[in-house]
Amino acid sequence: MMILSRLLGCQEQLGFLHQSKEELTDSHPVVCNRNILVELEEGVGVAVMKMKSPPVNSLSLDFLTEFSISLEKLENDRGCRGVILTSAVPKIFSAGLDIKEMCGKSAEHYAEFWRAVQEMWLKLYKSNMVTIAAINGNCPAGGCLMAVSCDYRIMAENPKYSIGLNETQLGIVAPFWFKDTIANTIGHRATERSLQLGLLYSASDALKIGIVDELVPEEKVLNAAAATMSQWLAIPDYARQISKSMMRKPTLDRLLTHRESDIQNFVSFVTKDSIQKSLQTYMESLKQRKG
Ligand SMILES: CCCCC/C=C\C/C=C\C=C\CC(=O)SCCNC(=O)CCNC(=O)[C@H](O)C(C)(C)COP(=O)(O)OP(=O)(O)OC[C@H]1O[C@@H](n2cnc3c(N)ncnc32)[C@H](O)[C@@H]1OP(=O)(O)O
Repeated sequence: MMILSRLLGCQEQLGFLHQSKEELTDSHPVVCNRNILVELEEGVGVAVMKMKSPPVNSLSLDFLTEFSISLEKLENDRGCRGVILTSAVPKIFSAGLDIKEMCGKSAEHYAEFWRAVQEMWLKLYKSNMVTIAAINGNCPAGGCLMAVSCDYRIMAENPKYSIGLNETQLGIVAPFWFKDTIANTIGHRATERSLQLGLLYSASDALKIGIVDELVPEEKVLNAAAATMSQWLAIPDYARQISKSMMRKPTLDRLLTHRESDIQNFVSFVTKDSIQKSLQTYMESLKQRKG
């Protein structure tokens, strides 16, 4: 019930009611949501989802709810066959889960938050559409999870940007489905090293290890994503979708089977004093780094 009311509440915030005439053209209907801009190019059947939640596109409960609703709308739109996921915030793809959602809140809040994280991943990982991440900035932790849940990743070749699952550096543990998703991308051994050490890879190392598929100059990331999209869309949908599902279903089923216990694990993990302390210390270190 709480989730339903949040979804309904969010649908109003989503701004479907606030679209101006300038934002709606025949060829590029744009939906300006609070955290995500969705632009559907109808003739081509491709939507661009631009995350725009400054300063760092952190994945808050509101953001995740909006993301899942937006993706579901595209999924149900027969005119949309592909999605390019990118960022409208300079230098940042996404800073991952919003740490503020995991600090000093109630057990009920943590459970609701974690369900929204699961939902985002389930929707993205099982999408029937072709999904391409156009990674135009830093991409740690939950940001990396989003990217590796797509079918293909193109990253800006900027030495300042990094990508990876750095959870252990915060004193927390990537859950099994984060681990499965990255292992499906880079293999078991590379995942073991990557997860234990909480490695963040430079763009060039990310290409070498296979977290990303291609590097291009920053200003070409979106064009390169569009070019790759047209190659993938040249394959008949039905055959491609069944192949995707064959590869991903066991991983999806594992979370679906253990969804409630995964939420309980998260809540009991994150409510530990030691974990709260680690997260608070990490947040403070982020603030101090600035100064
Ligand atoms: C055994 C059982 C296991 C069960 C499972 C249990 C647990 C699993 C739990 C959790 C899994 C979590 C996955 C995650 O995603 S955790 C999030 C990890 N993210 C990070 O480590 C990234 C942190 N951020 C950065 O490194 C930098 O901010 C970044 C490189 C992205 C950008 O740098 P920049 O210099 O541009 O910006 P900053 O000045 O650092 O930040 C601006 C502003 O934003 C705040 N902020 C940054 N990241 C986050 C975040 N993830 N959440 C919330 N807030 C964030 C930062 O503090 C600054 O705020 P302010 O000082 O301006 O107020």
